[in-house]
Amino acid sequence: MLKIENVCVSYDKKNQVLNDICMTFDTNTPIGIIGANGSGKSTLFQTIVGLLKPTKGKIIFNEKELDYKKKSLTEFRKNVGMVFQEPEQQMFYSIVEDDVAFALKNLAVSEDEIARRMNKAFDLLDIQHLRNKPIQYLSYGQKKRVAIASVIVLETEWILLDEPTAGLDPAGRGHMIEIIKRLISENKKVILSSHDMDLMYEVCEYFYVIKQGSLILEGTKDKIFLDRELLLDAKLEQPWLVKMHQQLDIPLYKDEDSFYKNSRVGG
Ligand SMILES: Nc1ncnc2c1ncn2[C@@H]1O[C@H](COP(=O)(O)OP(=O)(O)OP(=O)(O)O)[C@@H](O)[C@H]1O
Repeated sequence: MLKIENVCVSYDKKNQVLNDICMTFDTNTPIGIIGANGSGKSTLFQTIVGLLKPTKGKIIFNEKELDYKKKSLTEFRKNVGMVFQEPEQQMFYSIVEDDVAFALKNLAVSEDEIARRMNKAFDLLDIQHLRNKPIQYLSYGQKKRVAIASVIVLETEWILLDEPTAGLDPAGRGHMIEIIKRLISENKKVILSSHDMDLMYEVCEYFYVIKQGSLILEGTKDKIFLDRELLLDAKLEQPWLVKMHQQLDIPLYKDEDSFYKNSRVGG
């Protein structure tokens, strides 16, 4: 179980960016963290993985409070991995393969095991052809996939993805959704943050809504997305499937595929 208890975070003494946040993640249900620009999502993710230390409150993993010692952080990060919003924030080497293997080498994982995990991740992300390429020549979408590969190879129980579809074209976005669904189907515990409400609606089942650093509501997909006023107050939009349901009185479909299969629009 991963738990955040009364967490407050500040980057300086004047402004508190996260205010008394409590969250408990204890199932395989994909979790969504939603909030407007600057509401604190990335700060929250960096706090959850121990990159930022809360000014108050604690992170608890499997009943144990994170103590921020190097050894505990190394152990913790074998269980909880994060993909940053900007892929370059987590790239250290110039060649794709070296970068993806970097953390595993630090953890003294055997060469055979590194090869096995990299192959699996490169297949999943469809980037086998990029493995010997210099990172600086990759497109933004390709860098995003490499960044995900470098977390997948850690085989953590939890994966946090900060804005996974930001900056991707429609094909890249579609592929990213497939990747996330595949991770979920492989029983990874996934926590996503995004402004892409259609993506969040399609992929996540339980949500936390953050407004100006405070948690204003948590609940199931229906509870959150049917509440138009709440979303407007948090400066967010309803997913298009929910808008269609509420404004045109069509059934509430859980994703685009079921909409096209079942509605008359699809024939
Ligand atoms: N390194 C930093 N130093 C000082 N302030 C920061 C730093 N990083 C973020 N902030 C501030 O903290 C607040 C929350 O930012 P954060 O990036 O966590 O929000 P976000 O919800 O992820 O935003 P976005 O959706 O735009 O990515 C913002 O006011 C931001 O300016």
